[in-house]
Amino acid sequence: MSKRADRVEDFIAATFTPMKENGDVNLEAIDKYQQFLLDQGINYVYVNGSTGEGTSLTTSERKSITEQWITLSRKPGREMKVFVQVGGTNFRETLELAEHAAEVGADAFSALPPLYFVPATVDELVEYCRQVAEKAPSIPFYYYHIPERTNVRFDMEQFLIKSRNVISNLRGIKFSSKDLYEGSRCLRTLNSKGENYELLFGSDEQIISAFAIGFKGAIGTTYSIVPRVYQKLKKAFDAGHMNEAASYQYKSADFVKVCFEFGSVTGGLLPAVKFVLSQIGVDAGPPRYPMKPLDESSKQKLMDRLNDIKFFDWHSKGD
Ligand SMILES: CC(=O)N[C@H](C=O)[C@@H](O)[C@H](O)[C@H](O)CO
Ligand SMILES: CC(=O)C(=O)O
Repeated sequence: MSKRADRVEDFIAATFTPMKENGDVNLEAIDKYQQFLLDQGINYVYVNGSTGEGTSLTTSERKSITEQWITLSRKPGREMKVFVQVGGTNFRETLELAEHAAEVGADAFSALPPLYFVPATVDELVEYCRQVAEKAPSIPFYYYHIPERTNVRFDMEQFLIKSRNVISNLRGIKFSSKDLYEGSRCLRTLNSKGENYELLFGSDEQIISAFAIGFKGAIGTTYSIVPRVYQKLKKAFDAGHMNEAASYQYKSADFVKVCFEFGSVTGGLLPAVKFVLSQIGVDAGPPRYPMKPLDESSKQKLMDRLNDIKFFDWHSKGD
């Protein structure tokens, strides 16, 4: 697989949506957040995904958030690529969001599968993605595969093969499954031009293993919090220093594990990670219901657990 200029060989931060105590979206806080990410070497964001609580937001909120990220990321000195997640339960709104993403200048877009009336076959999923993708034919489209959350579990190699002559702007998949064998088959699948599809890995705590089989880029929650850890992991990996690379993966795994200890079934680690972001410089506020914010005693316990893993020593520099 040769290197191509239009491919992402980088960490894409899945962004949180800052909220006010009353639950409203805090658009103003995105300014500081974008700068926080830039300062840590982030060049790409993935907006309104799982981390951004995209499926808990109204269509108009999603549009405002997208516009805010794009406006900030077009300012000189603050450039970033902005990928927008447009999927949800309402197909009409998904189409509207896809069109909107292209209109306001998103660099790429992505969609979850239908979330309630789920597709029964991989062909139905391909057809759904075709209709979404063609709303913004000028920008690349990535299917968002996250079977643990959506329960839509088709084999992604089959999805790519069946999409090959059907979805012309399908760039690849945001691959948030832990099945690296399936991922490796996808990586070797070619599109109608004979090029490899692009797979963006979504299990941050396993990224070293994904790199080992040929993934180049990744999208995830924790790239929004501790990107330096992953940049150092990648550097060590590229230099062939596997033990050193693994030591960074273990930091990431410790962090993910601690956050899951304070998560709920509803939001996984997200309520905890949103709290952590507020502790390290960006006011992210509470998550939106049905996720619940941590109570005061959980916040204290989480801080203790973060101290156990020395998180505050390494989070900003990576070590
Ligand atoms: C469910 C979820 O939000 N998955 C994310 C990406 O897709 C990941 O970035 C995870 O949050 C992360 O790998 C921790 O498990
Ligand atoms: C976690 C992730 O990649 C998302 O926010 O969708």
